Amino acid sequence: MKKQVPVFKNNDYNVKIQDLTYQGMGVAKVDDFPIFIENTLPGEEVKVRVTKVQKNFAFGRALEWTETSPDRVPELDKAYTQTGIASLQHLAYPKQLEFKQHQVAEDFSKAKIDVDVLPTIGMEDPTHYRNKAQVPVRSVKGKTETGFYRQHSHDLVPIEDFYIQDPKIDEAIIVARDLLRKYMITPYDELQDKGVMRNIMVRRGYYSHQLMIVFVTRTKKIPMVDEIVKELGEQLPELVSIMQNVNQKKTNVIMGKSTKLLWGKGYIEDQLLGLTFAISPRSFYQVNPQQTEKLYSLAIEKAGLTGQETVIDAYCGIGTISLALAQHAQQVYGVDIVFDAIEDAKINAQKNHITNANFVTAKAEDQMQTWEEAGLKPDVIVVDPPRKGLDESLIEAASHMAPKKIVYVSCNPSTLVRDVQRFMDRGYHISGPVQPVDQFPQTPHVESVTVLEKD
Ligand SMILES: C[S@@+](CC[C@H](N)C(=O)[O-])C[C@H]1O[C@@H](n2cnc3c(N)ncnc32)[C@H](O)[C@@H]1O
Repeated sequence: MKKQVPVFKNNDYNVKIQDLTYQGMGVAKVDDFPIFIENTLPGEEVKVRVTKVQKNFAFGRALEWTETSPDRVPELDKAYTQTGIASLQHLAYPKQLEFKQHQVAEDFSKAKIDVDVLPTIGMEDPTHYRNKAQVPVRSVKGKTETGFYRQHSHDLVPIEDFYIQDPKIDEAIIVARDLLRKYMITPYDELQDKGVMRNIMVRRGYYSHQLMIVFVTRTKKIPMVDEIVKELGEQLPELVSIMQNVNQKKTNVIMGKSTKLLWGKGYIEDQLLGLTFAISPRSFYQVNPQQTEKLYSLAIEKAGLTGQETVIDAYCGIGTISLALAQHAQQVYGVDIVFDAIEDAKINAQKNHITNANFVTAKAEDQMQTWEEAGLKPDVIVVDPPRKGLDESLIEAASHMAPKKIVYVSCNPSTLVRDVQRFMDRGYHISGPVQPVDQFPQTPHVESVTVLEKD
């Protein structure tokens, strides 16, 4: 018999928030039927309007609070929640850190893996930390605007102060937006697939202060490009690189395949743990440099190197962890799927006079098998995969190589737990506590370091 859903769209209900989802939404129940509600916290009592009903759950909007949580702090700007750029802005920072610790602990406990999860290492000032922004450029009420999409939509919410980004990046976006307005460069229209400017990407070195702007365009030509480039340089003295990336596809992927230099050099440089890194537009680079130094120091410490070891750094990006490890190991092998990132990694090795690091462009899962077949015997494997975690074939090959230690840097506790379980099935156990590090304050994202050792 079809189950009757107990709530209806556009109806209001008085509910008590019971929990917080991994996405940071409050959960209330009506007759055991969950409603997910933004900007609400456990213990709060709210009147909620149901905005969307699905088979097994609904979404709602809090209209009024009859009881608020002592963990609540004032909301700074609704746009931060609407767009999801800082969807935990209403939760006091120490509680955000607890939420993240709890998140990791709960995922392990659901999988019945007994492990200690330490308190999350947080930031002293958990704002304005991001060293990179990618903002869509759209027409809103006939005006060229930059900002961010309302969650689950492609409606642009104009934003000038992004709260979690380096303020110099916010400033660069406004300067660029105003020049697009001045020279009447048409913003991209997604529905009609028309217009010139799709996105602006800005990166700024935390230590170096070097600034890069990348215009992502639908067209190969940007009208008035020389004037725009000249005025950008005049208004932003930290600029070292202006690039154009052309993306002619109807896609949510931001960057296209072709990138050309408009002015300056094709990369910025920045430092991490005393090493210098070149970072080009399409390469991954950790967005929170202050926390990254803590994260990497921890990963290096946990790797327990003496200078004699062979180490694999899978998903190495531009070689940041690899080169930091190379200073304490005999030989490091890094692999990443992005060609430009590996080119950066090779340049970065040279820049830092590191000769014991070798980098390959490949899928980590393929390369791990290639290394295994070639008889490579790493003492330590470091993995730092994207959110989807490790491919089972990588776990298989890595386990066959039988390293003493695997250091798992994870940005998604649920795939971490799945992968840890797979390593445990192949003769590994968790060694020591799991350490969450807050790379993304004001958002529900959780980063952590786990060490596995051979039984
Ligand atoms: C979370 S980042 C970590 C990068 C680097 N360890 C760092 O801290 O800067 C994940 C990296 O995995 C790479 N990547 C994604 N899928 C991959 C795959 N199948 N094989 C190898 N690398 C992959 C991305 O290009 C990205 O550089």
